Amino acid sequence: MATILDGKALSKDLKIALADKVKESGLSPKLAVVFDPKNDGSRLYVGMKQRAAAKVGIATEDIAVADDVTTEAVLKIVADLNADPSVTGILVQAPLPKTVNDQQVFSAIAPEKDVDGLGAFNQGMLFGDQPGEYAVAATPQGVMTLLRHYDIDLHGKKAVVVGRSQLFGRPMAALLNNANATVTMAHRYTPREMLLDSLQNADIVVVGVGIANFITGDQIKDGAVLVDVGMNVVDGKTTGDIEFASAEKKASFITPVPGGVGPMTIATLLENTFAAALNQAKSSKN
Ligand SMILES: NC(=O)C1=CN([C@@H]2O[C@H](COP(=O)(O)OP(=O)(O)OC[C@H]3O[C@@H](n4cnc5c(N)ncnc54)[C@H](OP(=O)(O)O)[C@@H]3O)[C@@H](O)[C@H]2O)C=CC1
Ligand SMILES: Nc1nc(=O)c2c([nH]1)NC[C@@H]1CN(c3ccc(C(=O)N[C@@H](CCC(=O)O)C(=O)O)cc3)C=[N+]21
Repeated sequence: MATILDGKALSKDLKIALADKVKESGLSPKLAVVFDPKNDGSRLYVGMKQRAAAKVGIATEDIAVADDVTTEAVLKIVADLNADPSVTGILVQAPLPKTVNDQQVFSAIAPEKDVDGLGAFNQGMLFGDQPGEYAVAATPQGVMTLLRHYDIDLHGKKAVVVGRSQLFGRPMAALLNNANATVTMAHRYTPREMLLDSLQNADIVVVGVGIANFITGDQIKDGAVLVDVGMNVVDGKTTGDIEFASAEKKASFITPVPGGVGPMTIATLLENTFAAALNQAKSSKN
């Protein structure tokens, strides 16, 4: 039986510690969130974030965009938020309506306010494993914090990342690579037998594709560490991309869904938002 990687419990502790730090700092961080209200997942996530932010002393401003909004109009919203000194963090929730080029919008966020680290500058820092402080996307960063908390060693291990979005797969692979794992990435066009072959040999599997039961226990190595980023609703219940019942019998560690990666994403986003506010306060003093 696998040990549960309890993201819910760890995120609670992180948020309690963060609330103290925000209070001590005397700062008033504010996170602006640009989102598509027609997207169910986006609406849900915005609501969860808002409540969690309020609890740690971070203000939020949610900006809903219309479903026919243009990239230019969103770039203008971002430019105004960049110029507003009361806004210390900007999050553009993916996906925006199809009329918008998300990547162009991510890269328009001022790097010091880009709390999800999705712009070209911060992603370049991550991919280059550059020294210094910069924001990394909350989901993969949260996964790393969870693995570290359970003392899971990545050095020299074989990792497989399934999914290659800018939000999850690409930064996840970069973080694992920077931690000296050997990383294989899989996506829609990876031949099935190639994916299965990689999974059989993987010490660590991180999956986020958005397909319920995409990975099953018989496909993984005995003792593998399994991290499930997927969020699917099946018969009204939230489930991940890993078939939990069969996988937990073989894994050494496994994240549950809900209660694994999701809460870590939120706690990490709040940590990134506070770090950005702190850096802005420091640089305005100099
Ligand atoms: N828990 C959390 O905090 C978060 C959860 N999520 C969840 O994670 C999942 C992925 O999200 P996100 O990355 O934003 O989604 P995207 O739709 O942007 O990306 C999905 C990825 O899965 C790949 N994929 C799709 N089908 C297959 C397949 N059959 N075999 C292998 N790879 C496949 C796609 O490949 P290709 O690139 O070739 O199209 C793509 O890279 C969703 O369920 C989402 O709800 C997302 C963010 C945070
Ligand atoms: N720029 C950007 N950054 C993101 O990080 C981002 C995004 N866009 N777009 C949408 C996805 C989705 N996402 C989730 C975060 C937390 C939970 C979460 O906390 N889930 C809980 C509850 C789930 C439930 O019960 O419904 C859990 O897993 O326990 C879910 C989903 C972040 N995303």
